[in-house]
Amino acid sequence: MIDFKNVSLEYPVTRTLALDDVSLHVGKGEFVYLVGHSGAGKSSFMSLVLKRALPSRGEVKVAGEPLARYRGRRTALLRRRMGTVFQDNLLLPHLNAYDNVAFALRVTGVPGREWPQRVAGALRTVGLEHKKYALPVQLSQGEQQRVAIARAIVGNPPLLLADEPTGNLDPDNSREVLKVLQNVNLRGTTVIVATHARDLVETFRHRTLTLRKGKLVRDDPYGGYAL
Ligand SMILES: Nc1ncnc2c1ncn2[C@@H]1O[C@H](COP(=O)(O)OP(=O)(O)OP(=O)(O)O)[C@@H](O)[C@H]1O
Repeated sequence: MIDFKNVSLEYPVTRTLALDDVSLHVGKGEFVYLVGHSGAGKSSFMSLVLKRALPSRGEVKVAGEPLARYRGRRTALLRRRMGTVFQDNLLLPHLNAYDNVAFALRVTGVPGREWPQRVAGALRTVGLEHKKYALPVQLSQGEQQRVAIARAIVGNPPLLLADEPTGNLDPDNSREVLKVLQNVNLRGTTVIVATHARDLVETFRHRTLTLRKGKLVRDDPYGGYAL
């Protein structure tokens, strides 16, 4: 699903080497954590996969195709095919849970007649079908994050990128969100989670990639948090 071959990313203005000669492969259907201290390069990794940043050296492939070959409209389509969840989930405050999720279908041109079934399915996956009429302000932080996950998966993306998805959550909500991400993975979506949450990485074990100052220093198939 994702291949990095000798990838480096240097931000031009500050000349910061955010990723330094990283090579890795993430297969279809994997669940992978990306850990590392602040500034280690986790978000830069996500930016490269989304083609929001271009490698200074090396090659990034997604689904077997070099991202360098994607141009213009195809890049936009590629991004739409990936689900993303971030620390600040940015739900639209005036829309209820159902409409926030449906919004993702609207912007990708899915016909309206398909929305009810697909939105219901996504809300069911995150355990929030009963809250579909609730506005974000009427939901807990954890529930809001689960709606954001529903919005990210309603288009059935083959890949879900989650950057600090539990960053704003207490331990109970964090575990709920992690379980939801695992369920999404069990349905076939490849999931990458960048996180500082040591307890989650150690409780829910999955392959763990560790970055240190832009270098991939550890690739542990059995997981564990060792910075
Ligand atoms: N747009 C940018 N321009 C210049 N430098 C940047 C930019 N974005 C990130 N950096 C730098 O690149 C390095 C890697 O940053 P990155 O955000 O990828 O780390 P991170 O592991 O996600 O950190 P955190 O856990 O704090 O989110 C850091 O030194 C950071 O200051």
